[in-house]
Amino acid sequence: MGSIANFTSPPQLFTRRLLQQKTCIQMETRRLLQPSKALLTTTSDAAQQLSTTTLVIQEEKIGVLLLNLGGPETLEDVQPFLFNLFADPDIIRLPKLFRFLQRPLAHLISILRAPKSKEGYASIGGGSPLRRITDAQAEDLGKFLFAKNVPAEVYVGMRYWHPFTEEAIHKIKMDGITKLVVLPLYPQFSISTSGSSLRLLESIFREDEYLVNMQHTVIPSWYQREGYIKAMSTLIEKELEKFECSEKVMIFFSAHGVPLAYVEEAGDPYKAEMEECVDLIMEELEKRKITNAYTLAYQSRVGPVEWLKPYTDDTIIELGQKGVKSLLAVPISFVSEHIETLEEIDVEYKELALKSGIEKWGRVPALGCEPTFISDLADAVIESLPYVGAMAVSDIEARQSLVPLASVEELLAVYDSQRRGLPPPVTMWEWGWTKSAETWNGRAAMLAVLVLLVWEVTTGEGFLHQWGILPLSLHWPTP
Ligand SMILES: C=CC1=C(C)c2cc3[nH]c(cc4nc(cc5[nH]c(cc1n2)c(C)c5CCC(=O)O)C(CCC(=O)O)=C4C)c(C)c3C=C
Ligand SMILES: [Fe+2]
Ligand SMILES: [Fe+2]
Repeated sequence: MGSIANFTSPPQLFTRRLLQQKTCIQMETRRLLQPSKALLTTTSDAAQQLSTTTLVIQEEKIGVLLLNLGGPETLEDVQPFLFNLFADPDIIRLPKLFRFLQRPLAHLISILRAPKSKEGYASIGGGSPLRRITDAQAEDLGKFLFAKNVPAEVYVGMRYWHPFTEEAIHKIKMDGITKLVVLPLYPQFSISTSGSSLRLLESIFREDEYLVNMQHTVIPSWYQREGYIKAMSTLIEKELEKFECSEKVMIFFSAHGVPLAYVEEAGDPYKAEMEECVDLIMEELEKRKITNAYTLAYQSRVGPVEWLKPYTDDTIIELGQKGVKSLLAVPISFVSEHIETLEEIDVEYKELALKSGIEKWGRVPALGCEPTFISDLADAVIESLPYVGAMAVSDIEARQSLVPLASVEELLAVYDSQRRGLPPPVTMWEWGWTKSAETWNGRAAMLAVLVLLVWEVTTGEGFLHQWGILPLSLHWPTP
């Protein structure tokens, strides 16, 4: 059952959680009793009211919140989607003093990057299939849970596009969910994906009286689950059978990359989890007498900062040079088809492979609604239910200690603490939402954007290069 253990707190935290849970139940009882008291007229009425209330307290409504990235549904959505992505401090982290620049910078970068992204989305039919696939996964998960005698409502909360996490939370409140299992749809944990979604969720929870007292638990990653490993192995086995000499095929795991600093400075477990995941799949294949050569590389890097290596494109070229003739690409970091499987792998990497001397190319589909996979997700949810507990109770504690998500905060805090600060652009201005403060903040933001632009053009380093907006050839000789 694995990953729940990632969030198992030290004993004192665990005890505190239990205490919180107890106090939470007491509070909830008080809250539910209050309106009833007003209605009490006679003793018999009172008894009846009390027993009805008791029934209400015991009634439990389970919800599952699937967290995912989200994607633009039309080409018009691309720029605002990119804005949401770049406005996320877990994607672009500015030093504290420059945080006010996050949105103007995201605006600028999204406008400059949109044409390139639009081309990609246009080539896969004019939008991302993510919403459709995630909705279908949610529906199937609900059916499996029902079949396993755990009726639950399943919600989808996207980080950067509709249905936004906030929309899902609104529904969860409207439906009166009492127990929530939070399940990011990323098998492996990364600060930039599950971490970002959980951080957002934590901030929503912290602000809301209903949610702060709602029992919940998080399944931070689940790549090590037997069901997932078996489902992936079966997909690989099926695709291998399509090759003439299947034992000669190189199994090529291609994971989405993250900047190296996430792993080396921030302690992102993504790389370690990815490597373990690949090992587990290969062990399972070995049990099925499949002992092909395999390799893992990282795709989709943006700009010249160092990302996790080896890079997918470099590795394809190397394999071609080494005489590999058949290659089976396995997208490993995401469970839906998306722009990077449909465009980057199926078109760009395939073309590169064929140019590099590889003659036979295949690609394993994403898991999508594969029944053994969804059934295993349902098992993961059921197994997590005993861990569902109240987050916190008293106002002070509630807002300071959100136990199940706290280790995400800790993880991210390391990254925050290692970021270099920059000198402030101006020494004095007023903070706040007065008219004059807004004017000065706006001017300061513009000035700082200008400073950053000048910095970029003169040094060749910075966000516009990092995100591939300024051409690399201006400052970096192309190989
Ligand atoms: C595990 C998966 C993913 C990781 C890790 C990840 C990190 C990451 N991504 C960007 C920048 C972009 N990502 C974009 C799209 C996108 N990213 C993922 C998954 C991971 N990202 C998916 C599934 C998608 C596609 C969604 C879809 O619409 O189909 C984009 C937009 C597309 C483009 O312009 O290329 C950007 C930009 C960074 C910077 C990052 C790590 C810091
Ligand atoms: Fe991404
Ligand atoms: Fe990407």
